[in-house]
Amino acid sequence: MERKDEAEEAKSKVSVIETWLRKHRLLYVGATRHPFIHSIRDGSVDISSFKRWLEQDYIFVRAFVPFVATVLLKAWKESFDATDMDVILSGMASLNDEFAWFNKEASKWGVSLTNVAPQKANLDYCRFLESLMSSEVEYTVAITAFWAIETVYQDSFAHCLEDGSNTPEELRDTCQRWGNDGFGQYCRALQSIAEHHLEKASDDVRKRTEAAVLDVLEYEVAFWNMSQGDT
Ligand SMILES: Cc1ncc(CNC=O)c(N)n1
Repeated sequence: MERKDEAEEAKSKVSVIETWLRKHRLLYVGATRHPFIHSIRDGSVDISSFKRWLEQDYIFVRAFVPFVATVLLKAWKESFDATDMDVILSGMASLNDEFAWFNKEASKWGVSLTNVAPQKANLDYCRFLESLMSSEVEYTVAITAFWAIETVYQDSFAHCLEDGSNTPEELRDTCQRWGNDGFGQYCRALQSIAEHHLEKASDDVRKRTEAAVLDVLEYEVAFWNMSQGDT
């Protein structure tokens, strides 16, 4: 029956992002199950590593905000669906209270966030973000990279909150920041926006989007490596 075949076909159809997550599983696991994340999850994390991560991530988030602003601009220009802008704006809103969170967390650890020198892996990642801000970079590439950046943190820190984890009490707030269900829902909303645009994208845009996602995963691994101390 025609309808049944179509239904079968639709069910078996794997999304573009799902295909990439399977194809690049090793790299994805490397980014979301990094030894630094495992050390938080099993409670063996070296606090000086955590403090280094906190200082560096504050620098990253300051560069991330203008990147998200350009994704919003591209959404306004290239997307006809108002939900795109709503989801991106909600992401910007959470970034707004993220700075307050960093300042509170920094004072809790006696860490100063002013005049911290960005380390190489951080500079490289921020330069990559800047490259995505160019008007030459299509919305599909930018929104999918945005999804990947958020999802790595959501997946990593949610892992530290799962049953069986031994995350120290004083680090749970950090894990909750990105590991909470609300952030998970937000990442899924970003993924469905990215999927929607990837379905309609040309092969060329898809290829460049896949390359950008791989870049994000590699920069995230380098960022965790830097946090752990092997810059
Ligand atoms: C290195 C890195 N990647 C992703 C995130 C999560 N996005 C915004 O907070 C982050 N804070 N830092």
